[in-house]
Amino acid sequence: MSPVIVALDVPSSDQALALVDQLDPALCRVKVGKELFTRCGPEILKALHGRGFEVFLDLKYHDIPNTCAQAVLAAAEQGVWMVNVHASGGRRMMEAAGEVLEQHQLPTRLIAVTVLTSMSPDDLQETGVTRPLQEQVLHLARLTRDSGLHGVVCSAQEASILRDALGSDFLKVTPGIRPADSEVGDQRRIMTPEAAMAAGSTHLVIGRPISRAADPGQVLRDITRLLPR
Ligand SMILES: O=c1ccn([C@@H]2O[C@H](COP(=O)(O)O)[C@@H](O)[C@H]2O)c(=O)[nH]1
Repeated sequence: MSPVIVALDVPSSDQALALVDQLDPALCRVKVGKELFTRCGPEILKALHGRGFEVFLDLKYHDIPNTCAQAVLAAAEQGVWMVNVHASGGRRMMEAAGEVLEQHQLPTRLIAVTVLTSMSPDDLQETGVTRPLQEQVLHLARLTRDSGLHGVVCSAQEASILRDALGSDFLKVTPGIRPADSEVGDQRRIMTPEAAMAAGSTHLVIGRPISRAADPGQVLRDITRLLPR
């Protein structure tokens, strides 16, 4: 299966479906985030599943353990391939989320966000975290692994450190992917798709470079050609 996950950051079901109808489900999975899910709800998941796409529901839950676990359960019951929480919610929150999936024997992958790829070292310091950014990512990734989750969201710039510390099987889902010459926008820790794979990313989240392209299907095919088979 392709490592590419296309972020469907658009404001309507019609726009999301028009976009995915230009994408080949053999070449990517898709990601539904806060904007699309808040506007369209679970119906969009059904429509994407119906078109043959595996879906990463990127709602980044962060709450008390019971609330977080029940939200993860609700997501998994919709048949999504992957769902996520924030690692900064802590061990008990992550364990509760993992346990509820196990109890219900649901195969959904559960991962945790470490430090958002839009954050620079200065942004992180401003939140009161004084550790260097890469150490904070590694710290939260270890906590995530020790809480029994399948992997993390991190930037590709930390992927090799996490691969060395936690192994290749631990998922490293990396947004902030920017093909050469594409706009950086609000991202701060970026890498090209081919460099990210070489660094140890297991999955590449790519939004605007594909969704805002004149021909999203062609951009996806071009990126795929650069990746190892
Ligand atoms: O640390 C994170 C966590 C999630 N995201 C999400 O990934 C995509 C990236 O989209 P681009 O348009 O390629 O920047 C977007 O949906 C974010 O919500 C992230 O960027 N960083």
